[in-house]
Amino acid sequence: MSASGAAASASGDGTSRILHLGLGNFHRAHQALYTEDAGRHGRPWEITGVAGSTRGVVEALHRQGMRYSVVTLGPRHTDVRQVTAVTDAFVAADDPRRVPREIADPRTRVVSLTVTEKGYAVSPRTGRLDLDAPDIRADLDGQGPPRSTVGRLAAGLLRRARESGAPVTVLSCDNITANGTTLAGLLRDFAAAMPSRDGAELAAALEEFVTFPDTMVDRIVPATTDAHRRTAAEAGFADDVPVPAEPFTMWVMRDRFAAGRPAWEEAGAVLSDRVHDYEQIKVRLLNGSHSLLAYLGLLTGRELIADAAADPAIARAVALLGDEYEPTLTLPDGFDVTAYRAELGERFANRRLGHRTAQVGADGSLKLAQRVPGAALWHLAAGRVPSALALTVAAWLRCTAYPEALDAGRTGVPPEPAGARIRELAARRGGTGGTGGTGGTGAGGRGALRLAREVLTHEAVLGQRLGEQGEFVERVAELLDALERGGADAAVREAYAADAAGPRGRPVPP
Ligand SMILES: NC(=O)c1ccc[n+]([C@@H]2O[C@H](COP(=O)([O-])OP(=O)(O)OC[C@H]3O[C@@H](n4cnc5c(N)ncnc54)[C@H](O)[C@@H]3O)[C@@H](O)[C@H]2O)c1
Ligand SMILES: O=P(O)(O)OC[C@@H](O)[C@@H](O)[C@H](O)[C@H](O)CO
Repeated sequence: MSASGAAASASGDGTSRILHLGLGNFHRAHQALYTEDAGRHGRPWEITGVAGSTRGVVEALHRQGMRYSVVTLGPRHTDVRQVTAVTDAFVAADDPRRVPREIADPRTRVVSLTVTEKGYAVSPRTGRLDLDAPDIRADLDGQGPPRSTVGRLAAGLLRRARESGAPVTVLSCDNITANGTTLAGLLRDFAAAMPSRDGAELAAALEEFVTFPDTMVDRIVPATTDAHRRTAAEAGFADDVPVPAEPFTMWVMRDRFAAGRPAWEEAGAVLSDRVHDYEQIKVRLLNGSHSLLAYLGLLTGRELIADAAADPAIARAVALLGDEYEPTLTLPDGFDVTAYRAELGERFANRRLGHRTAQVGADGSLKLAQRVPGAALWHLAAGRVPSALALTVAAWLRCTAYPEALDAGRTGVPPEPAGARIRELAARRGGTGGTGGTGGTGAGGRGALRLAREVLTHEAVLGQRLGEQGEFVERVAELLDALERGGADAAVREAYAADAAGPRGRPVPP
């Protein structure tokens, strides 16, 4: 496999193209900028961006001559940059056969993705492709053009195998553990479930000409508001779709590109075989803490992550969570985790970013499945029940089971795919959205334990292995009860007390 900043032209008009699935905010403030900057050092690459079904960004980009702004919001300074890295864009739902066609086009050398955790259709119970997900079932049945991400990739790669067999890289840039390896596995699951000879042909194609490098992506990129549009306009460009972002940016990837790549390292990206270590540091310390900030923030009426981070009790909970994550990590040589955690504190505190707790808290079951079980199982195997990880789950469960506990008018209620089922279980078991101070509880400790067991053990919403850990489920239930009776402060106190009562010291790796 070759990795070349100035990929030689293997075909057609010599264009080197990235097809990017998931033209949301993150891609436009991250990979697009690295690609634009890399173009100054080698041959420029084009990006065709694909939005799933919403037209806003695509229509605005075409209206604006494929130009948009990135509004970088530091704690004190703002910078506005205009970007033209995305040279074409379309909406997959409007032209459903175009995605497989573009994947098959040999000018497409990299197919990258930021389609959110939902876009991967992973079964929470097994961690494999969810063959019962309606879009996956429909794609396997071959009912019309493919509509799931995995189905679109499968159709495009199969077509490519038949038309040219030209090598291509599929580059996941989502916050998913071992994202490239995971996506390759999902495609293999899809191939194995395909009827007829197509499955065997796809499986062979995956082995022969497709690579799936793992990546770690990092930049906090909130949703766009009118304030960002005003800032872009003040900088001289009336942009309907500017992207806000923090100053920090980082990208680490494995250098396994089948058909070349932009000279991303010239733009600051790190090529490393230790991606998994970087990715665990980031997905745990940053994203895991983000989830805890989001749910405790929502439960205390905080609209913004920065306001949650400023709450002393929540900050203590985040510190305990960091202490639990840290020993589970393998640090690359020279990586200063203390400095990294200190910097994270500053990033979370950046109020000018306006990152909303409801945005970070969205789709919690899918995100926590990436952020909690690995580290929790590590501690449990070492004979210790990690209280802050349990608190993260308890706070999510509280927000999901009892949304009436939230100040919805102020914070919003994060969407949750498992929400309806969890609320049904909660209603059956009793319990209310009130806290000790404001409404009491009907569920009590036993009700909390029943709910935690239903959700984590029977439904295995965070995976079967974690659900089988009785002590962890009980700790989640205790903290859920504490949240219900006394609110976030009481639950954080309880997490610390349980931590102090457990086996102390740095746990021995299992
Ligand atoms: N925003 C960040 O700070 C950030 C940082 C690092 C990584 N990421 C990764 O990028 C992802 C997207 O973040 P964003 O800020 O661009 O979000 P966004 O809401 O702006 O965009 C989401 C994109 O995903 C697509 N999508 C959503 N659900 C889908 C589904 N079920 N199938 C296929 N496509 C789907 C949408 O069409 C849209 O293009 C995150 O979920 C995360 O994995 C984001
Ligand atoms: O992007 P998500 O939805 O996976 O998670 C929400 C945030 O934790 C995340 O977007 C962070 O801001 C980002 O991962 C920072 O690099």
